[in-house]
Amino acid sequence: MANIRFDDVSKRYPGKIAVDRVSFEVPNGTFFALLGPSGCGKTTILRLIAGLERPDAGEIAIGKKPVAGHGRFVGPEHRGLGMVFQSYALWPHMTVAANVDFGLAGRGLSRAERRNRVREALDLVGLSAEGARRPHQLSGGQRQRVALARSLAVRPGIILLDEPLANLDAHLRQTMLAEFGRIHAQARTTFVFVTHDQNEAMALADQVAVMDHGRLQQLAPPEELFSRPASPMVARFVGQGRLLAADVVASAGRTTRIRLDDTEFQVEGAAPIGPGWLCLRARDVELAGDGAAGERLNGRVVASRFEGGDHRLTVEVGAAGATGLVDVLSPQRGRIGEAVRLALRGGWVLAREAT
Ligand SMILES: Nc1ncnc2c1ncn2[C@@H]1O[C@H](COP(=O)(O)OP(=O)(O)OP(=O)(O)O)[C@@H](O)[C@H]1O
Repeated sequence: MANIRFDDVSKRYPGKIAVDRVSFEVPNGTFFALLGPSGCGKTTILRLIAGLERPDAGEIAIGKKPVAGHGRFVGPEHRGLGMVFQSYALWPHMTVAANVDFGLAGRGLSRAERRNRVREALDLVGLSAEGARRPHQLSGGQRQRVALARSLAVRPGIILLDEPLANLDAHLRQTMLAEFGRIHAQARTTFVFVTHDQNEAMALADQVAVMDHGRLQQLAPPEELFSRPASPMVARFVGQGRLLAADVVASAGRTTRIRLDDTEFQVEGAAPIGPGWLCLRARDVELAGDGAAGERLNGRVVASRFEGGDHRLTVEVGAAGATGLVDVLSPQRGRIGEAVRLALRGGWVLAREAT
């Protein structure tokens, strides 16, 4: 069952279209990430789901219930949602347990039921031993888990998370990524997670919606976004993809033949014959020895930096007027200006008009 449905939803601010005819469905229990650069409209989508904004056009449904559109509007308090923000929004004078309990006030629950839910939520986030502490006695990651526990205690159908890891240092963020994954699997609630960090989105989400300039560029599982980007923007934004202008000379099913710098290559893709983009990640390219057989791309090293145990060389390929950059990993540092030959091990071809 779809837990959230957007049907052709648009939202304008004066002089700006923040969300532009966006449609998607989020099935129940999904970990759904909204990913994109600053200003692409992802927070506005989260606020539209929450009922903190009204759409100008289109319809939004939560569960089977329309909540916005066609003159209808259900307020945030009646949407059955929990929200977790970047700032933890905890009461400093209350204990951890009281902060979690606070969200349960006014819901007609007995004291025993409230105590039970607080215990269960703190258990779920791994903080059962910290109930009597106050927020200032906790680390940033623990405070964020209290905020999550406060949302979980209400047992909402959907939890909205607005860049919840943004205030944490890199190490803590890694730990919290694993924690969020575990908590989602146990809670079996739909999580909608806003982030501009592709690694966070790719690590956690079942489905990732990539946004750009208010438009939904692609909605797909992380593996598909990475290996079969639907647009040049997705190709560049996800996995540091590089794009080279190429001509598609033959296309059948998932296989294309492209011409690049006077050489033909066979590469996966779904582009018709005509102008195309070849999308390459570092893992799609290999430095080729002089003697080895097969088609090669000639280029010159323009930059080299040490990254993740390898040297990432940026190589300029192509002839004058039609050059492009490609990254390749090498065990050795690259010399700027050095001539290299590259072999393709993968890649993905897109039609060039798909901008
Ligand atoms: N209340 C508002 N009034 C006017 N313009 C707004 C308002 N809220 C957002 N915008 C604009 O709408 C666009 C989308 O904003 P939104 O906050 O959804 O983007 P975002 O992708 O979440 O960005 P960020 O990662 O920087 O938060 C931006 O250009 C923003 O400046």
